[in-house]
Amino acid sequence: MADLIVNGGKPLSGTITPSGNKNSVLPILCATLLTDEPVTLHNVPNITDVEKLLAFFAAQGSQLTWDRDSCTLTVSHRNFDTEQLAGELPAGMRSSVLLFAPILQRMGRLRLPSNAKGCSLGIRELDPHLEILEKLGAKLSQSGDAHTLKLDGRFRAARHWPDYMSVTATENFAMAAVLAEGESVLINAASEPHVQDLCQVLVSMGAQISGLGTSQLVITGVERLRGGTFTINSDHHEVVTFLALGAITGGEVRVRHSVPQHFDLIGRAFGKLGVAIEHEADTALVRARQPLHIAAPFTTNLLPRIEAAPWPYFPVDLLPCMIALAVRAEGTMQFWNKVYEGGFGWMHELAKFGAHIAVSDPHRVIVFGARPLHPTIVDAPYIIRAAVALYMVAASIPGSSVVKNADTIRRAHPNFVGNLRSLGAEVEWGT
Ligand SMILES: CC(=O)N[C@H]1[C@@H](OP(=O)(O)OP(=O)(O)OC[C@H]2O[C@@H](n3ccc(=O)[nH]c3=O)[C@H](O)[C@@H]2O)O[C@H](CO)[C@@H](O)[C@@H]1O
Ligand SMILES: C=C(OP(=O)(O)O)C(=O)O
Repeated sequence: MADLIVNGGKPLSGTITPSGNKNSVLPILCATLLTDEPVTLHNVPNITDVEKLLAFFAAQGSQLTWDRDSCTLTVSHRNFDTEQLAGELPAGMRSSVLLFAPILQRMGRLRLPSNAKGCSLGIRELDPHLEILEKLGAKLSQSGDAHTLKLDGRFRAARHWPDYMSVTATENFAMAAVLAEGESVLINAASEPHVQDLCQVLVSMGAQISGLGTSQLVITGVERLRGGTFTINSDHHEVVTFLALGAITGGEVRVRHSVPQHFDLIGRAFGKLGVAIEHEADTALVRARQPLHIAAPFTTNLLPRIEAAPWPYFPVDLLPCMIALAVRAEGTMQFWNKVYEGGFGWMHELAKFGAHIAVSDPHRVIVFGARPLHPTIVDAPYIIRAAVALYMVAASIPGSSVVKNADTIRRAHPNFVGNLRSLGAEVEWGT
């Protein structure tokens, strides 16, 4: 495990080019299993989740060429061993569940992995995935502790309306339905930018999908998909992370290749903390020295609030960055994580800096901002942006702090420390 050694208190200023979105590249890589033709991907981030997935492909016999400098990857699964899996699916990353539909398409069977959990944000249930795959024709069986999914021939089209909008379950539905016999409909579909990215790539591979970006997907199965060349879109999580770092340290930060259309609500959330985000074409920017201040709502007896839920709500993965800003802002703010029951288990780490946060229940906390803070040593949970948020607070306090076990950041943000240093940060990896 690696720690971030921080000398904080300096404004971070400069320009960042964000990497490709982890939550786009991983499902798209899984979708490459749906064709025997080669697929070339540009803007592939050099992150540990991608490394794990590629190691799995290589062990199965797939051919890979990854030029990390140019961020270009070519993959061909023509020699993928369809008889047996060489090992377990990659562990410690949620995207392993995204192999379920493509592996069933290729191999007709899959033993369920014991660890497809990802971050420790919550329980990360498998039920919505199993419901979808069974609805589309797979059969689940149990022998001792082992659970196996089997698919006889092709998936078969179905209409499905799950309990909630799940990102990866929607992606599994899409990857199963694109090659299924007939027309499938998913109501209550997730529509995050990365779900749209996957669907757009599937369409470019020859899939027939309508309703992209909405809560209802209609998919007409086709006989086969083709390969092609695609570019992974920029990571909006990384765009927001670096804007928030500028805001918390009082520096001016510009982030290229942002999508302004993603920012209406995210920009309003920054605005509630006194931070104006501007857009110059596809560059998002935060100006220097904006006083962090939480605006009181017009309605009395209400706390100012940022609430996170499935898109187009505020993204749950970005809530920690807003919490870090609130810790440094004048005023009081409530945060409401409508998705995960484990998203706030690290509040006691913020308290080590001197922050005052009341945990109301597993889904809600109240931050009492602008308390006097001091540098310290904190322990990051296995939650990517919680580690980032702990770094944000450390970077805003003059003096030496350590964020222990912060290498979970490498799951999504390549060159995190290099980017910070280019903004003038004094920070390094240590052990
Ligand atoms: C690889 C990947 O893409 N991971 C993302 C994906 O994970 P993932 O697809 O696992 O997340 P889901 O959308 O399934 O939601 C996670 C959990 O939240 C709970 N839940 C969710 C929605 C809801 O309306 N009600 C509810 O209770 C469920 O327990 C569910 O298991 O989406 C999450 C939510 O945006 C993100 O944090 C993860 O970064
Ligand atoms: C929660 C995340 O990832 P995963 O779903 O893989 O745990 C994340 O990217 O913040």
